[in-house]
Amino acid sequence: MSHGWGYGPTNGPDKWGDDFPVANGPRQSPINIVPKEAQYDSSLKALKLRYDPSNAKGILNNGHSFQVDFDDDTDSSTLTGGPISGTYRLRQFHFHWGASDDRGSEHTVDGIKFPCELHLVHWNTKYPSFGEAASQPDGLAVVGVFLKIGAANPRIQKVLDALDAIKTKGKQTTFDNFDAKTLLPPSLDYWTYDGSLTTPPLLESVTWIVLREPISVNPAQMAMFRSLLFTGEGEAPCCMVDNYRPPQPLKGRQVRASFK
Ligand SMILES: NS(=O)(=O)c1ccc(C(=O)NCc2cccc(O)c2)cc1
Ligand SMILES: [Zn+2]
Repeated sequence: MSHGWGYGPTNGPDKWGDDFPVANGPRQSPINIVPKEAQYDSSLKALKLRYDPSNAKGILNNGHSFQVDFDDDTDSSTLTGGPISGTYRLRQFHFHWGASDDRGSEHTVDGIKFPCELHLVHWNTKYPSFGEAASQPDGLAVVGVFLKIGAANPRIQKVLDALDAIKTKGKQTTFDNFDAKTLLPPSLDYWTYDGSLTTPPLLESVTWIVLREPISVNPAQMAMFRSLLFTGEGEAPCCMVDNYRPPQPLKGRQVRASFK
């Protein structure tokens, strides 16, 4: 692919393998989760998420999604417990969504697509940096949360209100004092499996932790996601929608459940 990867007909998920052969590797993400085939594992610990709102730094349109970045120079916003050992630091969270409410999530459940999926990205502090960790099999842990259409979600509104300032690729603005924990549903029941980044470079370094319980957004809030552009200022505008990779082959992997 001479041009950069994306989600269009000429640079989308089906073409990523041209530049990133790991796209056809043994532990690619996302996957379709089949709850009846997930094995309950009583040895799985409860997730422990300790986030410091003051670590929120900024919000960026990176041309594929938008992300809220956190200061990850210290252990003040961490993920521990769950299926992982050690301490993983929160680096950023971002979303994937569809052009309409019938699609948008990356993971699916019994083949069901949700309109949107939140990813909270953490890296293992046994490695010196995110970049280093991203190339290790136990380097990253991403918590995935499904969004469904329902009541308006007041917790996400502060994030959505910032999107006007980052409409085009490369735009960023400050974003401070935000507690990412407020985005989580009441239950932290989860499925977990070994996978990868769902965008290039598709590195197979992610322990996926997908929460069973979705959070809600209303249609007006979903429309705000769809107001962003993949394209930069001055370019022919292309709406940032359908920025999701479809489910990938399980290739014999086991999906474990933290709940019965
Ligand atoms: N959708 S995802 O959560 O799997 C995801 C999370 C993070 C990233 C990411 O950070 N990409 C940039 C990157 C990747 C590896 C090494 C780097 O230095 C930067 C990509 C996808
Ligand atoms: Zn993601």
